[in-house]
Amino acid sequence: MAPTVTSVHESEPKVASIKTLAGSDALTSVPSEYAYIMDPNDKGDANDPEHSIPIIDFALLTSASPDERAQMIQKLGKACQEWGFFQVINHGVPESLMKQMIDACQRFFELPEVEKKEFHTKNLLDPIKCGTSFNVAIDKVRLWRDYLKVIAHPKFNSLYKPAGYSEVSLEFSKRTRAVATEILNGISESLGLEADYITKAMNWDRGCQILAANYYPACPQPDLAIGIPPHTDHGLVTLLIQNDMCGLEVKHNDQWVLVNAAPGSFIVNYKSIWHRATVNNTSTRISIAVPHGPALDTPAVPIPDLLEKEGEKAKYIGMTYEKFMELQASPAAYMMPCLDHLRVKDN
Ligand SMILES: O=C(O)CCC(=O)C(=O)O
Ligand SMILES: [Fe+2]
Repeated sequence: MAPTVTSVHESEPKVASIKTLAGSDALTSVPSEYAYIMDPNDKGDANDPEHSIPIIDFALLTSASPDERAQMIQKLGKACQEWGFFQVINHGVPESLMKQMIDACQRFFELPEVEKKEFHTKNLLDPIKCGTSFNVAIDKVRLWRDYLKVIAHPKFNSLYKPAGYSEVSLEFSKRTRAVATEILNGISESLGLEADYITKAMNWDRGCQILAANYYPACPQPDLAIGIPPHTDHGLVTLLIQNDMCGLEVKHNDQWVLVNAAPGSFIVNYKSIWHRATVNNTSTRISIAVPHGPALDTPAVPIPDLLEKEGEKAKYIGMTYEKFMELQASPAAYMMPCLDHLRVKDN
């Protein structure tokens, strides 16, 4: 999930939401404080088959047939190593539930600004927060994006408005977490570990799950603005859904690739992979990123058994998930992969 920089460097936005700004009839160009120049040659071709993220079939990953399961685990391991991003199909979460979740978030974003104000909090781990996100800490660019973040696990938090959000988000968060659990089990096995190795080590039963919705209204000059600039997520695994608009781009082999996922699939981000959200001039894009992390007090460290097996020294220091999230949200980590801060210097 993209960081929401919350520090003394942040100044009050001039508008309550990008939705309000984008909805103004007078807006025909991107205001200078939102200007983010993207190199038009630095864009991936969504139709290039070489550049589509791998597909993981969840039904095979959880198949009763050991052969089918083994094959999909191998494919999952390869997808994690080569891409760090993949799409998951046949996961059993009803497409209607995903759509209801997106609709509920859309209805939240469309509430009158005064009704959203009570959720304009500043602290990183506040259970519910919304706002319009920008970072003036480094390059003074404001983002073409409003957000809503709700912590759904270990304690389920919810909104009392709009009507229906609470029920839908409870069901969606449970079902999504169940898929995330199986993906982590598969990743553990792909590394030659017991299926529950990662979840046990990360205290998954107390693990942190955040429902992070992003709202990107149509932008008059999409090449001159950015929804979310390049960043890496902080969780163990992030599952993302979107409405019928694309916009997520992933850096692969030094090239940006536009993710063109099958309708109803989850887009999954496992490793600390550079990605960004672009905007369009056609219609509002909504995405819901659901990062699943360890329990907040649990240090994430390089897996000792794997280091021993490979005869390697640890390349990263350990850090609790809470500290890692704080680091990721600090100006120091802006526009750089957060894991770089944890790299052991002499390795
Ligand atoms: O909207 C998207 O596709 C990307 C969202 C994202 O990267 C995030 O919330 O961390
Ligand atoms: Fe992200």
